[in-house]
Amino acid sequence: MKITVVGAGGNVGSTVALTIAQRDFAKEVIAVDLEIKKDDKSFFPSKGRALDQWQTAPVLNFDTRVRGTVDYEDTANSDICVITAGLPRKPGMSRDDLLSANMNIVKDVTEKLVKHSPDTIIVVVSNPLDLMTYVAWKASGLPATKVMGMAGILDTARYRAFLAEELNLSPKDIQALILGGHGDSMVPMPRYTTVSGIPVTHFIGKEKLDEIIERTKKGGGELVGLMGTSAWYAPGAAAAQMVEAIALDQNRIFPCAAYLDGEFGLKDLYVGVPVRLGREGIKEIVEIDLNDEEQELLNTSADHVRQGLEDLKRLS
Ligand SMILES: NC(=O)C1=CN([C@@H]2O[C@H](COP(=O)(O)OP(=O)(O)OC[C@H]3O[C@@H](n4cnc5c(N)ncnc54)[C@H](O)[C@@H]3O)[C@@H](O)[C@H]2O)C=CC1
Ligand SMILES: O=C([O-])CC(=O)C(=O)O
Repeated sequence: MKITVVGAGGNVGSTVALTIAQRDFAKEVIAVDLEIKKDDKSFFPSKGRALDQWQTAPVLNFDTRVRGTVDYEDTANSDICVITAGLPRKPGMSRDDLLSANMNIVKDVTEKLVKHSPDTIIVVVSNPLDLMTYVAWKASGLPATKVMGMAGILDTARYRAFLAEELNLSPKDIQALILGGHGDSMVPMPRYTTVSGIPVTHFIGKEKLDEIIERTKKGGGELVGLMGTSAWYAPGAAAAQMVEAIALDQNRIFPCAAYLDGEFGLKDLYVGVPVRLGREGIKEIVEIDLNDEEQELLNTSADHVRQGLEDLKRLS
């Protein structure tokens, strides 16, 4: 199993690469980034971080070989490619503000990846997530089932972590679902939130749950405010979890940005929905029942993504 991570000289990409290596299910991880020229010197962050990561193997006990490169020929015949290349937001920015900068990067990177790995599966992380996944799908020429975006695992992880803290329960026991675009209009689903099978509403009142839902929706922004750039540990771990589910054909159900062609009443856009992930990519979109309020919130979130697609088409 060969896995490529592009943007691996940066925060999220290097975390994805290291998490995959530590899980020890892949033969090799190819870490790609740009050559950076500064003060007449050349730096190779992907090579440096990969070398540092590989040197953790004897301590952390894994065999996955991590190799850094700036050359896409080294990525040839990758089974799975993760795209984290692009700018992160700074305080005061929305994810959508990254559109014009990142759309060309994601398109360019995708074309280079697919040239050397024509049958690969692509997991997009770059923001704005739902739009960048659409860009990668179009640029790749791959079936939509083989191109997907990571956001829902991260958003539900934040929601689950906030609930675990509030309820003084193990985060392992909290299961949850978030639908919609990866933005402030995402749709956490209290009706599909449980603690070891028990509805979360058994443990928490409406007011406190609503507070946690609001914090979750703005979870990315909270971290940008604290750090001056966006998060990477949880995003990196979440993307690695998708890669593992695909690589090991685990048939796990996760919320991921998937291409919808009528499911949930939505068409021709990528948005977060529950999917079954395995070796062929998205094996199934799990079309759960939504009540009127949930469907309305999902439609509003999808409208936001659709507006972004209009902007994308205008800028292309
Ligand atoms: N989907 C999600 O839930 C999340 C998405 N993100 C997004 O992930 C992206 C990366 O974030 P960070 O790692 O924090 O940023 P970063 O700045 O630390 O790393 C980005 C890397 O991409 C590289 N890069 C830029 N253009 C490239 C190109 N053409 N080819 C190869 N590499 C290129 C840069 O050299 C840099 O090393 C951002 O767009 C951010 O908004 C971040 C967290 C969560
Ligand atoms: O907030 C950001 O810009 C990065 C991101 O998508 C997240 O951490 O959820």
